[in-house]
Amino acid sequence: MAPIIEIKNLTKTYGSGTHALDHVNLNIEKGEIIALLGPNGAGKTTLISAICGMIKISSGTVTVGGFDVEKEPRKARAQIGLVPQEIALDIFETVWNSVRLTRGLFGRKPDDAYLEEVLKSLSLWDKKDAKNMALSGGMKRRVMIAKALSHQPKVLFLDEPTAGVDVALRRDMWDVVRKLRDSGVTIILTTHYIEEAEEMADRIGVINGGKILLVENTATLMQSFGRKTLKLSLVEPLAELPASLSDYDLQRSQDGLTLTYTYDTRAERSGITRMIADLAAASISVRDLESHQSSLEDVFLTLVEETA
Ligand SMILES: Nc1ncnc2c1ncn2[C@@H]1O[C@H](COP(=O)(O)OP(=O)(O)OP(=O)(O)O)[C@@H](O)[C@H]1O
Repeated sequence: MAPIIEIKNLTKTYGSGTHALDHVNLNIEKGEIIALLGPNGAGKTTLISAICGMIKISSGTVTVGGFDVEKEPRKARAQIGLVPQEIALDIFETVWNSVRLTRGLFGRKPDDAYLEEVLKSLSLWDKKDAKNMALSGGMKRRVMIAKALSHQPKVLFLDEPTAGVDVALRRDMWDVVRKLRDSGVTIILTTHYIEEAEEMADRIGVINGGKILLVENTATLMQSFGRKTLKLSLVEPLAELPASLSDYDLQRSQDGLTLTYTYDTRAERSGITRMIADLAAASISVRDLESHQSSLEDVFLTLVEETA
């Protein structure tokens, strides 16, 4: 199946001379949740703006649902629902009128049955006659999503969906997003929260300095980087590793006082018990142990530092 969004060699240079996007290539598949992760100023908002046809592209192409965002902007935009970072609602309007009006703005015929379905899926149905101003912050965010879905888009952009939201509400929002994905909507979210990307996304794209540094299946990413290290501080410096320990992934520090053992957290056995027994058998005494789990955060920081 053709990707729902195809981005080829996308470059955006602002009038100020800032290269906000630098030859970005990315395909987004129908029905996935992809998280774009990057530090401030990485280019995430610019990328979303380019896909939504809100800024002029410097070079390259973007298609959404097969429509080129520059050649057929209205058709391309009609495929997209955008939930911006800031809550922007008419506080005197009711929830129901808000979603109906937004649907109308996209030139779609009224379809109350569809809008009812959207409000129900967001647990907003019992609030449909409430004025926006009477809603909690979490509910207001849901109304923003309902509005973005009102014209039946195929793709939903969530720009920092849980910024400044407490942990309980964040989890709530994750459930809502998963439900939407299950209903067939493709979801692209930007986030600063690594945990959010790890928890929610089928794929993670890391962006920095206007470049996509990596796009990887979340599970694969965690697997390839989900390694643990165990640091063993030795009582006596070790001149060299005895042959009896050569089967282990052990690194000796230059001063010979530390051994670092690396193992896969997903393996059935870590091999630690046997390794420690073999150390003892080789008369190597351990003073202290310290373990460290490499996380997506490490991956992210390494990638971002390398390109800084
Ligand atoms: N309208 C603009 N005019 C000039 N430069 C801009 C404009 N918008 C963004 N930039 C610059 O482009 C670069 C990318 O910004 P962008 O807003 O896309 O990053 P971001 O990843 O969304 O950051 P944040 O996480 O802070 O929202 C930054 O250097 C920013 O200063």
